[in-house]
Amino acid sequence: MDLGNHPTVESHSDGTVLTSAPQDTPVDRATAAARRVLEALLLTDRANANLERVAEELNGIAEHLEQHAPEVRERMVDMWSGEGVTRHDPVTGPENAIAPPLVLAGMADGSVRGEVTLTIPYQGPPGCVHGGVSALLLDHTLGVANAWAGKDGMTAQLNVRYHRPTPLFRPLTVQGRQESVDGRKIHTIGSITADGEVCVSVEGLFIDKKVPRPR
Ligand SMILES: CCCCCCCCCCCCCC(=O)SCCNC(=O)CCNC(=O)[C@H](O)C(C)(C)COP(=O)(O)OP(=O)(O)OC[C@H]1O[C@@H](n2cnc3c(N)ncnc32)[C@H](O)[C@@H]1OP(=O)(O)O
Repeated sequence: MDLGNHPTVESHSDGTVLTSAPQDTPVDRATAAARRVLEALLLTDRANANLERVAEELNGIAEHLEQHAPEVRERMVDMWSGEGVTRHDPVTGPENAIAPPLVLAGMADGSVRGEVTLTIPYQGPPGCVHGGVSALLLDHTLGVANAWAGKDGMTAQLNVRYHRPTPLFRPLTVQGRQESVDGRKIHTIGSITADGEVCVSVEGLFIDKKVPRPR
């Protein structure tokens, strides 16, 4: 991935926020509303919520948005404009309704960390976070940890160990840290903890390779 210029542990101070802050803009407000709809659809009373009308109204909104969509290529250039963090990714992106979104900060010790509480859309086992969602959050967090450390790449391997079920509705701490660099190979580790107990830990192998941003 081509991350361009971005903050690193060398250049920035402890606690630097590395993800895009939600803004008081129409797109962020619309995305937050869509996120709310995702959750409300899962929670609503199937029998009494007039879902026929809901489907009609949501399709109307989708049609309106599609009518105003430029060519995908053009949007891609726009979404990858600038450098460093993006606003569209599925983990931290304020403009992506499937992102929780996770906010990550870089620490002076080289790690990155954030807190997030996941709810019903991320459920796997009853009341617990889906294992694939945990892997998604950690893959991205390790990517950000590599960027913060100053050497990043693409995920070649992600070894995920699920120690105990990861609870929904409780604050989770997600962290990552680059362990070592050996030529193009980058070794990075991370974890998700709840109430101080490790639920998931990962070891990632990243290879220094850039996919250029569309321009
Ligand atoms: C501060 C914040 C800023 C902004 C932050 C935004 C962060 C965003 C974070 C987003 C995060 C999201 C992240 C994502 O979602 S990344 C998306 C998911 N990952 C991919 O799609 C990667 C797909 N695979 C590839 O593109 C290539 O296979 C890669 C790039 C991995 C290597 O292909 P390449 O042709 O370049 O490499 P090479 O063949 O010359 O090999 C080089 C060396 O590597 C060794 N090797 C290779 N593969 C493996 C393997 N699987 N296991 C073990 N070893 C492997 C190989 O043996 C050799 O070693 P040696 O023989 O030299 O000893």
